[in-house]
Amino acid sequence: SRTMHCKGNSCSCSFEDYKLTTQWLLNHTSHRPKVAVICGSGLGLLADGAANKQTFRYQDIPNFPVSTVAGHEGCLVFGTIEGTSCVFMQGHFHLYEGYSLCQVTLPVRIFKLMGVESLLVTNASGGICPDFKVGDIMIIKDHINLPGFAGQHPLCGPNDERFGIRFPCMSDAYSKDLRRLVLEAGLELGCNDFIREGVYCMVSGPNFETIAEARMLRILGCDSVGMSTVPEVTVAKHCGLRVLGLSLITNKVSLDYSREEKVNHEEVLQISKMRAEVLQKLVATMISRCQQQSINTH
Ligand SMILES: O=P(O)(O)O[C@@H]1C[C@H](O)[C@@H](CO)O1
Ligand code: HPA
Repeated sequence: SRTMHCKGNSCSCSFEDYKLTTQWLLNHTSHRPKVAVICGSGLGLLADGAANKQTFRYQDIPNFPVSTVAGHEGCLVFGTIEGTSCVFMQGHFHLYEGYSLCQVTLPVRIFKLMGVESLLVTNASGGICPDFKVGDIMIIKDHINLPGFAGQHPLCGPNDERFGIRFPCMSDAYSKDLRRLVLEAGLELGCNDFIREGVYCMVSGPNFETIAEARMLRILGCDSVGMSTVPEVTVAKHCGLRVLGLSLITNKVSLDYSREEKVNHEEVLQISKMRAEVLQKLVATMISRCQQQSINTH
């Protein structure tokens, strides 16, 4: 049943909606994930290395939206990586698909209710920082919630204290410890020369930026721009999950009217494919380490 009620920009999926979906999943799988991984455009194969996989199609899960974008398989995959129980979203949801932000972020709250402690988000984005190269992996250090400034915010509407407080702090949305662990893992895996850190900005899309918009984002302090992630991270932080964000730079955003290259989604998917294997290794390493760290600190 699709029982969510969204009026204007006020999201109000009821607690019962979240509980119903959570209970359905708990009844259909014996996995009890501690880490959730959201796979961005073209990155669904991050789930491939998991053992004892169990896959559900989004369309079969009550209340779940379905994926409508190429490069997003629309499957929820449970499995284990080096003994850590995980859940992977192969494909996530976007404002530009016509979903409300409570639909976009619904899986995060379900993961929380299932017992997940850490969220690892990946996405594809365009590089704005002139030093970035196509194929770089940017650790998200911070974000700019541009739709949020205009009231398109997943926490608009009545606050449900069972998830978190009315006015959450966002100054430490991306775990410092997890960011440090990625840098260490990158060194060990020999991929630190294309790991960067930076500020991700969300726009609603679906068009790629105009040159004037890209220049504005640069002035605002954005290092990369994409069309996802910020709502999920905001909701994750609100309900107390630890968050790590990795953004694959799939193209360079034009800041110059004389530049002839034109970005397109096929190129985004092609670069994701090219880097999927190394990202998979990095994500697998991070899954076991972030769980290890969580055990050590609690
Ligand atoms: O990983 P996401 O879904 O954020 O990927 C970006 C944004 C659009 O969905 C798409 C544009 O090519 O890639
Ligand atoms: N802009 C916005 N979103 C994106 C881009 C981009 O250049 N590349 C991948 N996702």
